[in-house]
Parts: sequence; C-alpha cells; structure tokens
Amino acid sequence: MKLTLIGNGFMAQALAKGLIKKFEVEIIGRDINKLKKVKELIPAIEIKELEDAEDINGKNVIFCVKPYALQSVAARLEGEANILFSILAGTSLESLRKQIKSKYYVRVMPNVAASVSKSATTLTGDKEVKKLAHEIFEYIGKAVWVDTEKELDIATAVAGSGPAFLCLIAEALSDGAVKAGLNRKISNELVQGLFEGYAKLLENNHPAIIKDSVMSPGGTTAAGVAKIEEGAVRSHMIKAIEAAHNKAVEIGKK
Ligand SMILES: NC(=O)C1=CN([C@@H]2O[C@H](COP(=O)(O)OP(=O)(O)OC[C@H]3O[C@@H](n4cnc5c(N)ncnc54)[C@H](OP(=O)(O)O)[C@@H]3O)[C@@H](O)[C@H]2O)C=CC1
Ligand SMILES: O=C(O)[C@@H]1CCC=N1
Repeated sequence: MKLTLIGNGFMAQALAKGLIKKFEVEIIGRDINKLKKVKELIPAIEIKELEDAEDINGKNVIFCVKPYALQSVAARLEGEANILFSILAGTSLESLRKQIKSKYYVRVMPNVAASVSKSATTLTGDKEVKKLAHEIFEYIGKAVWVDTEKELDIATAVAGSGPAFLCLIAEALSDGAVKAGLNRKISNELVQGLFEGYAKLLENNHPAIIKDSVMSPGGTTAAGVAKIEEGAVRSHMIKAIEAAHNKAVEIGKK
C-alpha cells in the first residue's frame, strides 16, 4: 500500500520514518530543495513537488500541514482521495469534508515520539476504515480509536502536546540537580534513566501506588512532594490540559 504525505515538516518526517518500514511512502511538498533534504534522511521515500492541480485521486493521503494552511493547500488538490488522514490539530472532520474530496476521512493525533516509533496516537472518523487506520498507525507506536472528535481534541492536549509538558518537567528536574551541585551531564543522564524506568513501571501500576512506594515516612520524597504541592503543580498540569484542549477547539472554529 502507498501512503501519500502532504507536507514535509517535522511530523511528516517523523511519520515517514516509521511508516516506510511497512508501506511505500510518497511525500509531497511545496519546496523541492526541502524535499531533497528529506530524501537524504529517508532515502526509501518518493518525493514530489506540490502542483497547482495536484491529483490525489484514489490515494491514501496523510495531511501534515499546519491547520492555517488547510484552505490554501486544499485549493490545489484535485480528484477524490480514497482515505484522507489528517493530523491537523483542532481541524474538524466537517471542515476537512468541505475542503478536500475523499471517500473516507480519519482524524489522527500522533506525537513527536512517532520519530522513534513510540507515538501515542489517537484516531477517529469513518468506522469503515477503523481497522486499516489502526494497522497503519500502529507502525509508529500505540494507536487508540475514540468515537468522538471531542475526545480527539482532549487527546491532542494530553498526548499531542504532552511531550512538551514532560520536557518542562525533565528540564526542571535536571536544573534542580545542577542547582544542588551535580554536573549537567550526570543530571541529564539520571533524568533520562528516570523517565525510561518510570515508563516501564507505569505500564502496570497506577501512579499513586508508585508514588506511595517511593515515599518513606519523614523521608526525602515526602519533603520534595510537599514543596511540589506548595507550587500547585498538579493543579497547573490539569489547567495546562484544559488550556491546550480549549486551544484545539478554538483552532477548529477558525
Ligand atoms: N509537532 C507536533 O508535535 C505535532 C504536530 N501535529 C500537527 O501536525 C501538523 C504539522 O506540524 P509540524 O510538522 O510540527 O509543522 P512543520 O512546520 O514542521 O511542517 C508544516 C508543513 O506544512 C507545509 N506548509 C505550510 N503551509 C503550506 C502551504 N501554504 N502550502 C504547502 N505547504 C505548506 C510546510 O512547508 P514548508 O516546509 O515548505 O514550509 C511544512 O512542510 C500541524 O497541523 C500540527 O497541528 C500533530 C501532532 C503533533
Ligand atoms: O502545538 C500544536 O498545535 C501541535 C498539536 C499537538 C502538538 N503540537
């Protein structure tokens, strides 16, 4: 099966790296020089410069441009795709249906870990292609189907934007270790190992149980947790998801 990615940016490349292991991958973009650079990184892909009347008839398209570019790129597409997969944050199935012709439509929300085939991807759309959508996006990590676009917009906040939120935590933990006197290289190495080990633990344990198992009476963890609570970190994490979800809804209304 051939997949046609439209857009050659960060996410298109992340997806292509995983998908190329199983599928033929074509990337269509507006700048041939950028496309040639992408081909140097992923030699097995085909590249094609976006035409003013780009024929997508019968193709399985993964749409990878920024949400604000939907209208201008859609105006350059001709024919009816077989499936249109869209990774555009906030952009509704209704808006896609109005602007790009396709037999089936699926919204997809991957994350940056697609570049290492570890994305937590959410899918929703036409149920006729649910199984195929699963099969395709399991090549870039874990894929979960949800029944509503509201759920996909929430997933955008927690799994799409989530890696950036964790980056702030990782950086801050390392900064704390450096502030206490550990060198940066060792601090970063420890934080990397911390996330790796924690991800494994989280596969089979509730976070509250893991926390309780670390927190000794009158110990170091309890002292640290009390400081975290002073800063209302949990409350602000909840607010961050709320804000990111609201933004996805706002993008969808534009
Ligand atoms: N970054 C992330 O972690 C995630 C992003 N997403 C979604 O993925 C999509 C792409 O994001 P990302 O890859 O990060 O962004 P990038 O800016 O890296 O890539 C955007 C791509 O769109 C192309 N493009 C923009 N405007 C036009 C236009 N008018 N005509 C033709 N091509 C155009 C750009 O072309 P050019 O290179 O020539 O400028 C570029 O190839 C977004 O919709 C975002 O919501 C979803 C999940 C996670
Ligand atoms: O920030 C954004 O809008 C995109 C969508 C999810 C992750 N990045």
